[in-house]
Amino acid sequence: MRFDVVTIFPEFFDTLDISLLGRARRGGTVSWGIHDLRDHTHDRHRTVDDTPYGGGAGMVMRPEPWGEALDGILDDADDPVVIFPSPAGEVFTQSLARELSQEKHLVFGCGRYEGIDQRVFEHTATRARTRLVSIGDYVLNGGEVAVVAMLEAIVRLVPGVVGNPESLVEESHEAGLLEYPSYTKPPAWRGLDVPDVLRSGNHKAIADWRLEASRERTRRVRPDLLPPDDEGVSPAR
Ligand SMILES: CN1CCN(Cc2ccc(Cn3ccc4ccc(-c5n[nH]c(N)c5C#N)cc43)cc2)CC1
Repeated sequence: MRFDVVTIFPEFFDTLDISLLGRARRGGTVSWGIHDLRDHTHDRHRTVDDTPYGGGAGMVMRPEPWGEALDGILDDADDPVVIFPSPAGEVFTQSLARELSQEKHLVFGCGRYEGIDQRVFEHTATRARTRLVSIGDYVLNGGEVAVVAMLEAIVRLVPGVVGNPESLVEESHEAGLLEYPSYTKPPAWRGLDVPDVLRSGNHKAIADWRLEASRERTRRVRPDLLPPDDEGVSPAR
């Protein structure tokens, strides 16, 4: 997979080389490019924003630098998906992460200020699959944090990135349930014991316990994830 990021804060992505993403790049599974939007301005002050038509607080990102920046990245040959983080976007989910992890080329456009001129989304959509995506119902100051979060969720699902693919199967949200509680040694710690079943060696009993623990945690913490006909859904206490 290749991904490109357009941002006015390219240094924000210097940490990508740490940990999983860095290993994936060194292993050749993933490559990326970080592009400074200001490199596509042509005035002395490298201006990327201007006042909003119709008035209102704040500034809006100008379309011209975005058009030029994306001209240099979008190549029909690899059929990229362009993702703009936005509070007005579709919610980013594990399912969308899985869908995007199958793509050959992702392009992320990080807005700032009060957002990007609408025509950038409209024009980009004439040349590539384009999606506005939100990582949650709270307000950030720009798209960079959202892109880092999405990249971590997406790239870990790219085949060959995570050493043991088994570890991707029983995860929160992967099977529509929250993950079961995990334990390791010691068997007793500050008066708290590991559930006996997990030390029983009885794989079926362990699997049954884990499924029920996932369902109980989901019923308690995220009943919205359960199908409507799930019996015994108790309201979160
Ligand atoms: C007239 N007013 C009407 C209200 N809007 C609302 C508004 C619009 C942008 C911003 C700041 N910002 C700029 C680019 C950008 C990208 C993503 C996100 C983002 N926030 N939360 C998420 N889950 C995000 C994600 N993913 C925020 C961003 C703040 C507030 C402003 C204009």
